[in-house]
Amino acid sequence: MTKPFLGCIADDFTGATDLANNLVRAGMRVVQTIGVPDGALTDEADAVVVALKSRTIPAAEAVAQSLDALKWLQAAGASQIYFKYCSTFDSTADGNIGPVTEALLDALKSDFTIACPAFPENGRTVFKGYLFVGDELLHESGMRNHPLTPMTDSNLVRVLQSQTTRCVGLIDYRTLAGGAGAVEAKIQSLRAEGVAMAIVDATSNADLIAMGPAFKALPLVTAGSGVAIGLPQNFGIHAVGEAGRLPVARGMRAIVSGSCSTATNAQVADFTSKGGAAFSIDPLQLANGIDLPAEALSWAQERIQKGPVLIYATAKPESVRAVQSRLGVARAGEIVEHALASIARGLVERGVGQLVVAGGETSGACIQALGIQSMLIGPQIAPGVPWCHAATLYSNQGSVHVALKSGNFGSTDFFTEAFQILK
Ligand SMILES: Nc1ncnc2c1ncn2[C@@H]1O[C@H](COP(=O)(O)OP(=O)(O)OP(=O)(O)O)[C@@H](O)[C@H]1O
Ligand SMILES: O=C(O)[C@@H](O)C(=O)CO
Repeated sequence: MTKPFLGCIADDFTGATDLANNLVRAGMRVVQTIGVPDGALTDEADAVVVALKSRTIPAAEAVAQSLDALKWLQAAGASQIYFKYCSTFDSTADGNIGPVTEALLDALKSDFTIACPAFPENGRTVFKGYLFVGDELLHESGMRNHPLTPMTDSNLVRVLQSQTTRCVGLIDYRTLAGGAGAVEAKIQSLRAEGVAMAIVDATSNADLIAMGPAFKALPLVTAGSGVAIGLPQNFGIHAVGEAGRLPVARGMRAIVSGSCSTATNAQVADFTSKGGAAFSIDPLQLANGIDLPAEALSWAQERIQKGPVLIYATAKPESVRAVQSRLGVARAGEIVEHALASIARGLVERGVGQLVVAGGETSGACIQALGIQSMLIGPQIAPGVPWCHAATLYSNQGSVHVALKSGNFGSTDFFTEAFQILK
């Protein structure tokens, strides 16, 4: 490993590839691992992203897993730690952003960090501490209906404060206008006031690049993937704009979707309205013991030679609520994730070599079911979503191309556009 390097801990798998994608585009060589690796890495890298599935697990477990990742990254020589969470600040009343941040600060013996989910290329901007998703405030966006982490407050100072005993402050757009020097001075004055975490405003890539130098001395940075574009300059690295090439893609094409976001609902509707072959998974049938994965795989077998097939549990908020009221939130999520993961594995076993997965939790389950341990980052399909290449024992080719799409990312025709990029 090249030292020093940026050590990243991502709280879900789509978020990890999103971060890796931004770092690669900003010029870094990045290795993404699935979970904490067993041993040392041999690849040369400027950043390592450890992908966890810790966003919605109990806070104590998220803390423990994040501390494990930290220990591994420190042992490997990371000089700065980046805790990556969602650009929509996805969290529950118990965390996990606050508790994990607190634990990482303690372990790093640091008294201050920033928190900034801004990702302007995907419409996530922060102004006076309020998070906007496109033109809407977070709590007015589709995120208010998220199956696991409904976001009902757009004021991030308030949201983060409710998850931590430390004092939360704000570095707003007026400070930012003064450049990195002004941000550094503000960090010093907030520290002196006893503030341990500060939400940072950002509405453009220019803001993110300008503020980067102000974070150089922080042992811990916490953010969405946007802040990543301003950090490589601190390591003497400058943007190349191009990711490395992946091996030629082979095999059949499929999409597995468990995201119920507004964007994914539109992508599913677009794919089916254009005649794409699609199979819907009903969580209540799964709960009744019906073997929908077997049905879906046998359905796919007949169609997949002709083009990409879509297998989805994606549903509208009313339908998700109805399912959750029958099964409970956690059980509904689990049985759907379990079914989609076994479908993803079954598809790869049957010759799928190009797989799109929609949804962070869903991606985590599918990647784990495929036994994938690390991924190479390739070309970007849409902001925050690259194609990746990974070894898996479940493919007779030994590897698979995967694209892990965050719930709200990608244009309406993402499910067809994605495969064009690999041609
Ligand atoms: N029809 C459904 N009813 C209830 N729960 C569902 C249904 N379909 C999917 N789910 C569950 O909803 C959750 C969706 O979360 P997931 O992280 O996969 O998507 P997302 O939140 O849109 O994506 P991201 O985290 O990348 O923004 C999963 O736990 C999934 O199993
Ligand atoms: O930051 C985002 O929005 C994504 O990378 C993500 O984390 C969605 O799960």
